Amino acid sequence: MDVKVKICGLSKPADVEAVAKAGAAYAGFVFFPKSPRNVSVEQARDLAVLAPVGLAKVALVVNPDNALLDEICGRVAIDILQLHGEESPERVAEIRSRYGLPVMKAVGVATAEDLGQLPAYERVCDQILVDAKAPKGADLPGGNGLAFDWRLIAGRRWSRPWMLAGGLTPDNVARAVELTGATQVDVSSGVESAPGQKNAGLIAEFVSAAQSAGAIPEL
Ligand SMILES: O=C(O)c1ccccc1N[C@@H]1O[C@H](COP(=O)(O)O)[C@@H](O)[C@H]1O
Repeated sequence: MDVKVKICGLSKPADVEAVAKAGAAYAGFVFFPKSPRNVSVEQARDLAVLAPVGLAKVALVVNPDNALLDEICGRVAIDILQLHGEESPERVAEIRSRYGLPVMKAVGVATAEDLGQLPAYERVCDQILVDAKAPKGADLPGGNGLAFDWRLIAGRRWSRPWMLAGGLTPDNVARAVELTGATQVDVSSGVESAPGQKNAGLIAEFVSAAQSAGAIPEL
């Protein structure tokens, strides 16, 4: 199956190199000071130029104001904005129109009720990112290595491209793809040796496992 992979939370040149070498489609940079993966605008600018053609650079922001977005979009060669906070559909539409970049909106899921918010976001964004809902009081709205019950979205019809996230690892990504039908997956903590420390071996294993999902084993 042709599964596109996003590796999120890159902070070093070696991370970009590992992601490109593994054949991922997206490289994510986190602009959120509480995250162990947080990067400055300067760091992201220097990392983004290392990405080869074909590797899309994603800026992950959480309830961003225009000043932060102006700085990121003005100084970093970003291809996609990932909104990972409580941005309303109106704010998503405003950001999309103001910056002229594709917007991926993250929606946290824990129960079937959480799926009710999807249509409003599908109307205004370019892609939906379906992530596990962060526990109440968590420091991070994502990047917690938590999965949700994938059966909640199995067989769902989507009106936008979408990506599956939340607690994915090299060991469970193939099963997640097979169960949900996802053609795009996103991972952060599942390819780290410690919080914020990406591991090139795990990145390669993850991409290979995601891309082999659904493949019929050779006899
Ligand atoms: O990775 C982070 O530090 C992060 C911080 C704030 C919001 C989102 C964050 N990461 C995103 O969360 C999901 C799932 O991550 P994980 O694989 O469960 O660790 C993914 O979309 C990351 O882009």
